[in-house]
Amino acid sequence: ASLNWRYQGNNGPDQWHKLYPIANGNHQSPIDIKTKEVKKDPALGHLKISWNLSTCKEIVNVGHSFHVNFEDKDNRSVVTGGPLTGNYRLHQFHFHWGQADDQGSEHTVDGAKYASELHLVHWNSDKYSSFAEASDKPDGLSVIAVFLKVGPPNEHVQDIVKALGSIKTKGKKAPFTNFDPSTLLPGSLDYWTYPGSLTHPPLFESVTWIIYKEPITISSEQLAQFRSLILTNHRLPQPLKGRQVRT
Ligand SMILES: Cc1cc(C)cc(S(N)(=O)=O)c1
Ligand SMILES: [Zn+2]
Repeated sequence: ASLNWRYQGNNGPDQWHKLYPIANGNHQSPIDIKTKEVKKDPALGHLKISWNLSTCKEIVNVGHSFHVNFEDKDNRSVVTGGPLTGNYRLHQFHFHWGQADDQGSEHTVDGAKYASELHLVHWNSDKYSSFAEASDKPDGLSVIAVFLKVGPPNEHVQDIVKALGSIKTKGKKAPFTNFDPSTLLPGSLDYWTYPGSLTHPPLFESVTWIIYKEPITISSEQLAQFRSLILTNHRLPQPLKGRQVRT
């Protein structure tokens, strides 16, 4: 599909509102997380993640990024608990990065940018029958985000980097099976959560964001491999508009 939006140049993020007016909405993502304004919510429990590596299916070059897609026809890979009501089924994961190592994450923490950000996208399979149906509902989606800081090479990211060689052009896809996304989670499971949106068009305000506080690492060379597909694909933080970030 020829995209009518870009991350750079004429149809860049500042122009997205012309075709997608929700870009100027009240629940847009990403945001800057101001840690002093975060509210402790004792009612928030731990996230319960049960991803089954048998559901990992393929890796696809979608032009502005690459996606690792999961089979989501049953509840083999789900997350529940924390801020969520019911089961959310794992649909795909992808990363965001920048043109240099000093930027690239979408969310920021007290103004600090990480080099990259992993998004594990889930949809509410208790209430809806597909990702597409759930994608524009206020309780439709949940995205688990993990920050990546520059450091030693990440052996699990390396499995993904190796697969990029077979999807060099937009629209190409390759089998990518038996990858366990829980290998991309940090040691500490402390998280922030807030109501937000998809971070590129159609920008639906349908996402319960769950952002782990502790980053994992990625090396400069691995980031350079991401950039060999697309130079940059991160949106800058959007106004909080009175929303509360909880932990
Ligand atoms: C448009 C869009 C689709 C999907 C599945 C995920 C996102 S994000 N970057 O908010 O996780 C955006
Ligand atoms: Zn994303």
